[in-house]
Amino acid sequence: MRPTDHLRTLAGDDWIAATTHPFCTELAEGTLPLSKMRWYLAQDYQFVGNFVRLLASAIAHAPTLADSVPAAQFLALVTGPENTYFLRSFEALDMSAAEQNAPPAPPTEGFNALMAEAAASGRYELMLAVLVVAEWVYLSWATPVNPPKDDLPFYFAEWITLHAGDGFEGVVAYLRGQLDAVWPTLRADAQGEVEALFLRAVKLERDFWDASYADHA
Ligand SMILES: Cc1ncc(CN)c(N)n1
Repeated sequence: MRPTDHLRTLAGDDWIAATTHPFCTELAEGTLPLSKMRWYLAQDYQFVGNFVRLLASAIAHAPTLADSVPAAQFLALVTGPENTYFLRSFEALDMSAAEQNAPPAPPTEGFNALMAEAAASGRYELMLAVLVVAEWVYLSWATPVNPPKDDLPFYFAEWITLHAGDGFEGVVAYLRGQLDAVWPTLRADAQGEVEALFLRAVKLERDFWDASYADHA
């Protein structure tokens, strides 16, 4: 079994909950209440800020230039089209500065701490553990609802298209390939640390959807 399949299997119910959440189903149907979407976007923009730092750290720790190029290209996507998606959505959803800059909720803080810890570890495999979860979970929920329904507003439709399709599948294949390749070189205790970070990240993805789906009216 591929090491990343082993890790996903370990995550069990948390993986299933994080990839089949009603938040995502309603987003794809266009029935998600806008109060929930506004709350999610404000929290997720904070997540993305720290994600960029983690991805940049992984680029800095990739073993070769060839190993780093797909991550560097993905970084340009996150800081380009994904960043402007957030800014356009804030505007289209009439979000005030206070709404956009809401204090971080517990899962956002949990993710920020986890990403900072992985980046500060200086260990490529720990950075990859968190990156693989973040992108593979999103590919998994977005793929079954891609292409988006015709009548969806862009702040729903583009959140799907940013996380599905050939290009994004390539990002996840690359990240998984990097983690699969480094895994057999690790001692058992280091593999255990990767497992622990992977499981923490999947639980946080689940908690992030749960917190976003709670009532924010
Ligand atoms: C919490 C979270 N996890 C993952 C992603 C996908 N980049 C995201 N935007 N937000």
